[in-house]
Amino acid sequence: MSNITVCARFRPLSSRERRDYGDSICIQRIDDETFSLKDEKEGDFKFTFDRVFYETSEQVDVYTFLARPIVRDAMKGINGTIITYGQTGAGKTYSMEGVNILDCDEQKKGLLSRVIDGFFEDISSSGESIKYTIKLSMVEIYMGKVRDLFDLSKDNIQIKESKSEGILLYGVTKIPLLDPAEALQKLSHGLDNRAVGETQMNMGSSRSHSLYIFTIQQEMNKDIRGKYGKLILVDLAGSEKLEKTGAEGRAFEEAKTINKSLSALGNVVCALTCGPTGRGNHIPYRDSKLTRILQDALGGNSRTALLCCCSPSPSNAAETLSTLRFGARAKHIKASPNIESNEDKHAKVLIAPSPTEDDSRDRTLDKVRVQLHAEEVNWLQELSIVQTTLSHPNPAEDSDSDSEGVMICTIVSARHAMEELATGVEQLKHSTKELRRTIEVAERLVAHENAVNAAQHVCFLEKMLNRLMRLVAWFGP
Ligand SMILES: Nc1ncnc2c1ncn2[C@@H]1O[C@H](COP(=O)(O)OP(=O)(O)OP(=O)(O)O)[C@@H](O)[C@H]1O
Repeated sequence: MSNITVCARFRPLSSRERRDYGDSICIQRIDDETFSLKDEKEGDFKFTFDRVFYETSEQVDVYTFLARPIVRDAMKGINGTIITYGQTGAGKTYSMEGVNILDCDEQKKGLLSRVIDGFFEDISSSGESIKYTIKLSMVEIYMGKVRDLFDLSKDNIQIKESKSEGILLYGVTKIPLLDPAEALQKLSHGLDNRAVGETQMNMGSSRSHSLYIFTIQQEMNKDIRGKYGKLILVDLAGSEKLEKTGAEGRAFEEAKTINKSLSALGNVVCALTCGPTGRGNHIPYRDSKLTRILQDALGGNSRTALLCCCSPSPSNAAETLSTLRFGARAKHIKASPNIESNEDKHAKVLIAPSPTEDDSRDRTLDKVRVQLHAEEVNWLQELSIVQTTLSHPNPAEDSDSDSEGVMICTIVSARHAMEELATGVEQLKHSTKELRRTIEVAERLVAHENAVNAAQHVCFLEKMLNRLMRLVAWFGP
């Protein structure tokens, strides 16, 4: 069990900070891991993190240290999460996206572009025996709702928990990525749909938490099981002191919602690191959409890295101190990424669910995974989640937002899935007929010569037929 990786990053002073405070800064470098911070009111503090990126550090340094190992692991089927955290205007989006996702010189490219490059680098060096499929979903949590940035009609996506996939966003759009250039176009399209506003600290401030979810599906040759990895990049909205920024109206409501979800995140980190260990310790993941989505990243099967973005200006020393304290506390969180779980089933959820119908469904899925292609397994998993939704349409975590919209969205998605189910069952029936015909041919062979070979053939085909019939029966009429 390892701790999550926590780094601090200080951006250069902004022109406004220079104008008001000259060149003075509130931090003093000690080495690559340690620095001291001076706050006029609270005094001097020394912080040590896995790595500190000072004002002159480059984007590539952040990627290489913080993200590259996680990208590599995601390609091997180990889940990963990279989070940027900090006050508004502290450099979270700069670290994540760079200056401009499509038109950015090499030096300024942010984590997102570099992560995509990393995926495709690993694919090209992996040889032909493994086939990878990478898909991207983009959502934002805005005013307490999860919106699909690739399909704005999905403006209140539900969060579900499946034993096989862990925490998932039900019905979210997943776009396949075929090459880096195309992937950046897709990203740029999603980014254009985000909620952006203006704060006193930042002209183009993110007013929502943005999540970039990459799923990496491996298909190996017939004898080896493929793996499934998930890498989530999270660009959190910035916290701000309402009295300091003087936000009003909508901006005030947005800031309040952002601060509330960040407090919920703080509470989860606190419960994970301060409370008693063991089952008795309640972790309040369900207090916000943000913490619910990050449940796997914070308390489960994921390699997680946190980049604490800070201003070095004395005018923001209090906010910087608060960001660094959050990072220091998060450093104590233990993570236990597990590759095995992503071979047999998708992400593992550490909170042990009570034995339910999910268990038998997962066992069935495990069995069929050995025989079917990855696409088909994904399709079956989607169906199993639909089944859960239909049997338990209103789980506790979503009860705070059980508006009509959610119900309508669920019904429409369920109908769509039922249509897919019907098509799937038809396909299975068709395959069953084909197999029957082949068995008849094989039986005729048995009647003639070559009896031993043909009998084996029949035996194998009969097994396949039984399996298909069980699947048909399992999915209903
Ligand atoms: N390391 C850096 N080097 C150069 N400029 C930076 C750096 N970090 C941030 N900046 C600049 O500082 C400004 C604010 O940064 P950014 O938008 O990334 O803040 P943020 O933390 O995402 O804020 P918000 O939470 O309000 O969205 C931008 O103009 C950005 O280009």
